Amino acid sequence: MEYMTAGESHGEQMTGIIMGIPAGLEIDVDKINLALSIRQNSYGRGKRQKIENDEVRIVSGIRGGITLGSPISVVVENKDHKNWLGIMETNSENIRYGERYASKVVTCPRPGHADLVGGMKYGHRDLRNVLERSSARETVLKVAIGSICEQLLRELKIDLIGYVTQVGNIKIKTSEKMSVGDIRERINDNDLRIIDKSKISEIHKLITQTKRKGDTLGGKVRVLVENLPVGLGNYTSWEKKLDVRLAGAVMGVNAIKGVSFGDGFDIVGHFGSEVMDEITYKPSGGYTRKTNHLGGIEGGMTNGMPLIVDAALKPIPTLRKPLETIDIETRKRAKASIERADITVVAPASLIVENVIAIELVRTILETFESSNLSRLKVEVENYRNYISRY
Ligand SMILES: Cc1cc2nc3c(=O)[nH]c(=O)nc-3n(C[C@H](O)[C@H](O)[C@H](O)COP(=O)(O)O)c2cc1C
Ligand SMILES: C=C(O[C@@H]1CC(C(=O)O)=C[C@@H](OP(=O)(O)O)[C@H]1O)C(=O)O
Repeated sequence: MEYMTAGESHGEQMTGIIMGIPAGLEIDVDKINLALSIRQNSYGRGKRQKIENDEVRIVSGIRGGITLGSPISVVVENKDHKNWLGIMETNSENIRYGERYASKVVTCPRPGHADLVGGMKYGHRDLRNVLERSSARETVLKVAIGSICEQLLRELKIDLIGYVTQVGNIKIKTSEKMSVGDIRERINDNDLRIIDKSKISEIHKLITQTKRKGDTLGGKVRVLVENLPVGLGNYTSWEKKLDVRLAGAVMGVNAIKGVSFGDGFDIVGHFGSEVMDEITYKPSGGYTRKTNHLGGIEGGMTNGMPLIVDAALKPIPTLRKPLETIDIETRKRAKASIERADITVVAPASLIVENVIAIELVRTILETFESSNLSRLKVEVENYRNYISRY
């Protein structure tokens, strides 16, 4: 299974193609649209989300709501496009300055965004040509495609959830004992996706204060996945290791600066005796572990314990109180360009990271088992689970 996305943030639409989804999967479009609305609505989002009302249109690969096994194309309209018509139709590199849309030409790169390096690499003198595609608007497609993958995972009895564990310097306690269902019950999808409601007003206050100061915030998210078959991934070749793929996919989400599994970087201060998960066996369920410090992965393969992935998100680079930069036209000191921006996106990021993990899990499952047809795939996975339980 592979996927590709295309689209500029203020262009007509975002387009995604996903290849390799088995035939016979019933797609619930309402579920995709629900995920898209969760990605949009959270405290700390900017004004763009008041313009957009993301809804997916599936334009190929399904018939009567059921997948055909052929490439699936998904489209999400950019409602904001109509407000940018002249700007998106005219490349300011041709019209140069003083003309109608010159005020929208970006020449003062924002520290932390792709502007300067993207401009240097591609030879753009209007950095809008970089920001249009480097924008996290692209994540709307990661969620649309991820949501299709989550529907496939549910058919295989695999469930997952992403939630927020830190906003700025405020940490939200996590509990290793909570199941995906427990977490889903606790988090509020239209707010911060945190499991401890007592922290909500403190975090809202922090976000509001930060906004007033013209500044931005980062944070941390966690994704928990349950009931993965043992042995997904591969130890025989580094690039086939599941943690390699997951880490790459998570790092591919805008503003993510780090990924870890299980106890993550905290593991280094411990003795091996404290953090290697001891093996036990029960005739009824087969092999299991007493603990899950390693987050469900050993040797690049799932070991049957819940998969736990943490990701760190940097603060949003565009500041209303802009940082110092250099104007690429004058090469003189200047203030970074101010675009309308989010204050923090930790909550949407928890959903986006959940979705890219769903995509990579599906990709690995479809490589592992014969996958042209969903019914056969389900039988194969079930037979494999039975074999594993008898090992
Ligand atoms: C959902 C989401 C929304 C974002 N919104 C903004 C934004 O409004 N302004 C901004 O400067 N960066 C925003 N970012 C972050 C930038 O897209 C990102 O920092 C930039 O593309 C540079 O890439 P990198 O941070 O991965 O190195 C957002 C990220 C995500 C995940
Ligand atoms: C459009 C989305 O996020 C955008 C991501 C983004 C960036 O630089 O990454 C910058 C902002 O773009 P705009 O200037 O159009 O408001 C965000 O709104 C979205 O998530 O749907």
